[in-house]
Order: sequence, then C-alpha cells, then structure tokens
Amino acid sequence: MGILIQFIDYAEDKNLYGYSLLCTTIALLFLGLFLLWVKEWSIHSPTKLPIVGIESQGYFALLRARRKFVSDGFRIVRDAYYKYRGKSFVITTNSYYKVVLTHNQVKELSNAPDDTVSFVHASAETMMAEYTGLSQFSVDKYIPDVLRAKLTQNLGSMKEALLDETRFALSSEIPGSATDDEWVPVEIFTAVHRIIARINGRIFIGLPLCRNEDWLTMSITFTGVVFRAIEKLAGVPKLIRPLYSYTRNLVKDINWHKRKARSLLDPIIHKRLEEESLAEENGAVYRKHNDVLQWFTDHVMPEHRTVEALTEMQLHLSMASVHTTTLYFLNAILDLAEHQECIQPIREEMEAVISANGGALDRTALRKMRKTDSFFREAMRGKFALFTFNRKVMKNLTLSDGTYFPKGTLLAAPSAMLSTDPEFVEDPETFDGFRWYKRSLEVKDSGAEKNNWGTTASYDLTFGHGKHACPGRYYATEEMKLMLTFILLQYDIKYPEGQSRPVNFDRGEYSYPNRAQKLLFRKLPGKKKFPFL
Ligand code: HEM
Repeated sequence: MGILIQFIDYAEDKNLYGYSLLCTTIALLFLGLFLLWVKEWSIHSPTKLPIVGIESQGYFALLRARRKFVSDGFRIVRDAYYKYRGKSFVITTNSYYKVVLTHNQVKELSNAPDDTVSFVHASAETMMAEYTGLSQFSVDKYIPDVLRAKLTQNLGSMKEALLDETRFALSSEIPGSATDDEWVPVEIFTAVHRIIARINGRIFIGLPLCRNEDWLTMSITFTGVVFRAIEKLAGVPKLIRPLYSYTRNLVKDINWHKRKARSLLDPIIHKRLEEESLAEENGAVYRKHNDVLQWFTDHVMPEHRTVEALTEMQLHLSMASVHTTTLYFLNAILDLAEHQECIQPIREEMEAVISANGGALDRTALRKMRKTDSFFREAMRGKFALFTFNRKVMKNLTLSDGTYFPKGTLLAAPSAMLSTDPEFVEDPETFDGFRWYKRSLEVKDSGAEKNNWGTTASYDLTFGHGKHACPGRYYATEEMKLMLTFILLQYDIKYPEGQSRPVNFDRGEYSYPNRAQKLLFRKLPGKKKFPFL
C-alpha cells in the first residue's frame, strides 16, 4: 500500500496523475476480464453431481474435454449413463455444462411451468440467440401455439395439397427409369432433403412460392448457416464472443438469408393483406389460404403483421422442420434398403389399407399402416440426437429425489441412451423393424397407441415429451408415411452392388447418416396401382 501511495505522490509530482489513473483502470479491467475468463474455463459444476468427460484438472484439460465431446460425445455419455445408472450427472459439451437427467426426472419435469424450467430459454442459450438473433419470435411462442392449434387439426383439409406436392416432389427429385428393369442411382440425401423442403413449403407458404428454386434452396440452407455460426461461437470463450462475432461478421450469412427470404415473401404477404382489407372494405368474404403463413398472419399481434416478422417465423419453421424430418427419413430409408425382408410386408399392408379405404390415401389409411409406423420408430432408436428435452432452470429447484438445480442450470435428457437401454427396450442391439407392431398386437386396445410412432414417453424422447413435445410431430410422421407410400408403391430400392447400410457418423450431440450414400431405385412393373399416385 505504501508503495502505491508513494507512486501516486510521485505521479502527482510529475503531473502524471491522470496517466496513472488510466493505467490502474486498464489493469483492473484486465484483472476483471481475467477472473471472468478463469471462472468460465475452470472446472466447476452447477450442482454437486459428478462431472464426466474431463480427465484432469485445469484449463487445458477443460479445453481438451470440450474438443473430445465433439468427436466422442455419444461414447462419453453412454459410459456415464451406465456408470451412474438411474442418477444424473454433468457433462461438459463443446460449450456448456449440462445436467443429464434420468427418465424419472424427465417425467417429473415434463409438465413443469415455464417459469421453473424453460424450453425457450434453453434454446436461446444453446442457439446463441444474442448473436444469431434467433430468439425474437420463439419467445412470443407464436410458432408452437399456431402449430398446436392449427396444423394437426388441418391435416385432413390439406390432404389434396399434400398428395399433390408429394407426387410432384417425387417425380421432380427421383429420376424415372427408362425401362422397368433398369436400376437408377439416386443421391438419397439430396433427394430426400429437397422432397421434404418442397412438401413443407406447400404446407407452410403454399403455391406458387413453394416451387420457387430460391425459396427451396434457402429453406434447406438456412439451418446449416445458423449451425455453422453457432459452432464457431461455441469454440471461443463467452467473454470474447461479442468481439469475435462482430469482427468475423458471423451473422452475415444469416442476415443475407433473412433479406433474401423477405424479398421473396414480400409480394405474397402484401398481396394477401391487400386482398383481405379490400374484401373487408367491400363487405365481401375473404377466402383465406389454408397454409401456415395464413395462420401466422391471423394469430400474431397487429405489430407483427409485417413482412419482417412473418418471414422470420417462416425461417424458424424451416429450421425446426426440414433438417429434422430429412435426417429421420434418411435413417429410415437406409435401414429399409438394408432390411429387404421388411419391404414386401410393408408394401402389402399399404396396399391393403388403401384398398379397404376405397383407394384413397388419407389420414385414416395412414393411421392404419402400423408396420410402417413401427419401422420408422425402430429406425430412429439411438440415432438422431444424443439429447432432447433441453431445458433451462429459471429458479432454484429441488426435485422429489432431492437433486438440487440452481437457477441457470441447463438440463437435457439422454434420449439416444434411453431408447437403447434394455430396461426400456428388450434386446436393444437388434434392429427389429416390426418390434412396435408386434408389441401393439400383444397389448389390448387401450395400450396399443403407446406403441404408436409420435407417442412420447419419458424414455422415448425423439420428439421430446410433455408440454413442449414437438408440435409438428403428427404432421412429420404423416408426411414421412406419405412419402414412403409413394416410394414403395412405385419403386424397389436397394444398395449398389457390394454396399450396405453405412454406420452413422456422430458429431457432438448429433448423429448423421452418410450424406454421400446412393441408393438404387427401380420402377415397379405394370400400371399404377392407385389413381392418387
Ligand atoms: C422427424 C422430425 C422431427 C423431429 C425428430 C422433431 C423433434 C423435436 C424435439 C425433440 C423437440 C423438443 C421437444 C422437447 O424438448 O420436449 C421439438 C420441438 C419443436 N418442433 Fe419438432 N421435430 C420434428 C419435426 C418438426 C416439424 C415438421 C415441425 C413443424 C411443422 C416442428 C416444429 C417444432 C417446434 C415449433 C418445436 C418447439 C416446441 C415448443 O416451443 O414448445 N418439428 N421437435
């Protein structure tokens, strides 16, 4: 202290007082930043639970653990899941600590109020919303509210649009064979991605924009652009993220997509709004469009009836739906091409239920395709995502088993582990396409729907569970069944000679099928089996 006073006296003498004050301020600032840095990059847990994935103490060990999670996250979580069986633990992912919940804890939290555990705040944090600008409309809950209130209920009235677009999408993306005997190679990832983006576009924004190539490309690429920005941000400490994001202009591509999407939607939204107000002025009835854009327009507060807000919601919707459904369908079709023995029983069931339904492919027929249902559900066990049911604790919380979570803790359920745990699934290592179908035959009427694809449980979390369970899941499952029906009633599929189901590639929290894989398609001989094809 004496030295400091002497230094200040000296500085005053030498008229250096202002200069030394500046130096001290800068030094304190750096000290503060350093302490914040140490806090973020030190090994600590939000709770007293064991931390997994870190091999030793110290800053560099934590850095290594975060990198390791990206390459080996599935294995690390699997080892810990069985080591601490029935108990929760903490994992350091590439950027956060997350508490990994048990299925009983998922059950307890599944309908907890949003001011206790929040889905939206967890998404905003993990999607780095403050940099990527992705929180604005999810916080308003417009998207899930509209989907819950309108989408599933309107699937019946959208039947013709769904059939029309599926037919158009398949004929556009799957090349026809010249002769019935010819096998044609199809880049299956690209084809499925585009088919799903096309069908979603028809339901989300309608004709003609859904067939616009720019819109199609954007609804496919937006997710990748956002996730690339998130991955880059996750690799740098929180402290320098604002500077990093600004200097690297990470949101440049996101903003470009938003501008482009706005320019495409602008004339459509304006036309619709003008026609509606003209009809109102003339006392005429405005015939509303039957698509998600119309439902959003009707639902939002007046200040959000703008091109900017409605476009942003459409981009969010693409992000929630296009990649997820593509990865799901891709896993299933790769499994189906491998399990040739399942193709004919599924095809026969499709033909039988459609014939019994008077030749119509509608929701009633789709619901009765229980072998298809079972196959899809089996295809996703242990794949897709390491975690779902992501939540953020909004106030200090103690669960009934005594586990304590301080405010701010991020929670997640190990969905890939639960769906491959022998406690919940008999003989989990075996792929059995008709597992859930056989189970549904064993249980009597009321229990049968538990085996339905799309029904969630605390140990079956592909679509999450509880009050935030995916509101698009009934649409997604019907869309995928529809696609598969169109494929199997018109084509045979198989792997190119000498190839078989490629193993998925795990990266961080996600599991990806091989995107370069080709499948061979061959037109079935004879005339079309049903008029809707
Ligand atoms: C196979 C495809 C899909 C999968 C695997 C999937 C999976 C999920 C999961 C795991 C969640 C979180 C649930 C939770 O934490 O409890 C979720 C939420 C959500 N999904 Fe999906 N989803 C799919 C398709 C779709 C589609 C097609 C749409 C839109 C039409 C959609 C819209 C949403 C929305 C808006 C949420 C947020 C729900 C909320 O805020 O409460 N998803 N989805």
